Amino acid sequence: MGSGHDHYMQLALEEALKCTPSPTAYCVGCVLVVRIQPDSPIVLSAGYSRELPGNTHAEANALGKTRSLTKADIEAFSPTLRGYEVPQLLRHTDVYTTLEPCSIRTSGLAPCADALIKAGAKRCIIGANEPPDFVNCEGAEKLKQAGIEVIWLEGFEERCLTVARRQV
Ligand SMILES: Nc1nc(O)c(N)c(N[C@@H]2O[C@H](COP(=O)(O)O)[C@@H](O)[C@H]2O)n1
Repeated sequence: MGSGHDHYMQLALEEALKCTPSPTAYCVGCVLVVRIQPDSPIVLSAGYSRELPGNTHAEANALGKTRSLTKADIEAFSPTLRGYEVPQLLRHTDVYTTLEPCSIRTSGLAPCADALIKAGAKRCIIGANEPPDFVNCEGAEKLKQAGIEVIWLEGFEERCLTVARRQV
């Protein structure tokens, strides 16, 4: 059985396509996948840039949606998740994001890399590194230093960047 990374990155790309384009920001998609049982991954939530009100980022939106899950929501995903609370789930969660999580925000809001570290995410699978169009992003390095495994997924870079920069 493969890692399934391509499938979940494809879902993240579909999230990114839901973004309202902006000339001053990227269109990013994110999917959170919990692997309590490694062979039975479960999608906890997904998010995209500016989905929630304000200048919100994909990763933060997906995290926020996971934090809103009730015990009943969690059990409805699978009986194997019965009894798990969100903070525990997040420590077994893989983050699929079409663009490297931000380490600095021009708005001064909290960076996504910090939020993922605080949540204790297990791995971060990234479709493309952030080009230096807006800021010098060091999100992947920050995650690695905090002990989060970073996987640069091959074969997605061009698609992720095209979607990130789209203007229509
Ligand atoms: N990883 C990621 N996810 C998103 O949803 C994003 N919109 C971005 N954009 C990056 O965030 C920084 C800009 O910060 P502000 O939103 O202006 O505060 C900059 O690094 C963008 O490229 N990244």
